[in-house]
Amino acid sequence: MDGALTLTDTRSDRGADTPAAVLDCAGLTRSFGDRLAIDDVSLRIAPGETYGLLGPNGAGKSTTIRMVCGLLTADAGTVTVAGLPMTPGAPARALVGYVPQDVALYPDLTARENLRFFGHMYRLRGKQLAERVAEVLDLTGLTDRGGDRVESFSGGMRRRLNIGAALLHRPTLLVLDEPTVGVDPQSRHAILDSVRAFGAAGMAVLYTTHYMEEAERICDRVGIIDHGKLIAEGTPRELVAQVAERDRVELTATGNLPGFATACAALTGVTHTDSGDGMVTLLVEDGRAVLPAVLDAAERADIAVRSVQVVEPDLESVFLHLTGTSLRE
Ligand SMILES: Nc1ncnc2c1ncn2[C@@H]1O[C@H](COP(=O)(O)OP(=O)(O)OP(=O)(O)O)[C@@H](O)[C@H]1O
Repeated sequence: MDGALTLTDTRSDRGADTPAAVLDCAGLTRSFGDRLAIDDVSLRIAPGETYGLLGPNGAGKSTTIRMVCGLLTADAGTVTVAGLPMTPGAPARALVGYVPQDVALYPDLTARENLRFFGHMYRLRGKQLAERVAEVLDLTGLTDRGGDRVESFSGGMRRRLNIGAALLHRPTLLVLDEPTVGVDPQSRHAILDSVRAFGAAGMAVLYTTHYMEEAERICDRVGIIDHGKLIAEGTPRELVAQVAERDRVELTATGNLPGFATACAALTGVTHTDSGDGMVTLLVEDGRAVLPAVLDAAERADIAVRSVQVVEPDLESVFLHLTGTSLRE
C-alpha cells in the first residue's frame, strides 16, 4: 500500500499581510435552468483551517467548489481567495489547487510525465518544474514509481498522484472534491492523514464529502449543505451539541419499513424517524429506554429485525435532526 503524503510547512511562502480568510464566499447563488442548485451560500476559511462541506449526493458541493475554483460563474455572490476576486480566468486561480472528483491523469504517461504536464499548465518551466515534480513525487511517496505508467498504479496511488498534481504550484487554498470515493480503506486513511498534514502545514483546505466520519475526523469546521443551502456550520463538537443528548437507533430489518418508521414516530421519546436501504433510523432521547417499545412496535408491524445499534450523537445525527433524512451513501 500506499503510505501517507507528507508536507513541509508552506507558511514561509506567505507574505506578512496574509488576510484573515484565505477563502471568502459571500452569498453564492447558482441555478441550472429553473433548478436552484446553490442558494445564498457564504463561508470563510482561515489559513491552516480544514473546512469540510458535508452533504448528500446532489446537495450542491461540486457546484460550490467549481465556483470557488473559478470554473463556473455565480449568478450572484462573490468568491475571493487571499483577497483577490475569483472569476473564470482570474489571477486568483493560480492560488488554488483543485483535486477533481474523478481522477484526471493520463494512464499511458508515467507519473513524472503526468506531473510535468500539469506543471506546464501552472506555467512552471525548466529547473523549477523539475524541482516541483521531484518534490511532489516525494510528498506522494511515489518517487520510486515516477518512471512507471499510471495505468500500472493502484486506485490509491492514482488518487495520491491526482492530489500531488494540485500541489505542484504550492497553492494557498487546496480544494478536494470527495477524494476518497472508491478508494480502499488503507489508502483512504493515508489520504485523510495527508489532508490533515496540509492543514497543519498552514494551507487552507476545502474538503467535500458525504462521509460524515471523514468530516468528523479531519475537519476543523464543517458546513452542512442540503438542497443548495448551508443549513449549519461549526466545529464537529458544536454541531453535535445542537442535537443535545439525543441518541440514534439504527435497525436493519425487512418488512414495511416506512410503516414501521411511522409507528415509531408515535412512541414517547422518539423525535425523528427515517427509513430506506433496509434500515430504519430513529433519533431518540434515550436509546436504551426506548428499545423495548421499538421492538414491540416491530413485532406488531411484522418487521423482521436483523440488527439494532444505539449510537451516541454524531454528525449523522445532526444531519437527521436538521433535515429529517439520513446522510446515506
Ligand atoms: N451542469 C449542470 N446542469 C444541470 N444541473 C446541474 C449541473 N450541475 C449540477 N446540477 C444540479 O445541481 C444540483 C447540485 O449538484 P452538485 O453536483 O453540485 O451536487 P453534489 O453535492 O456535488 O453531489 P455529488 O456528490 O453527487 O456530486 C443537483 O441537483 C444537480 O443535478
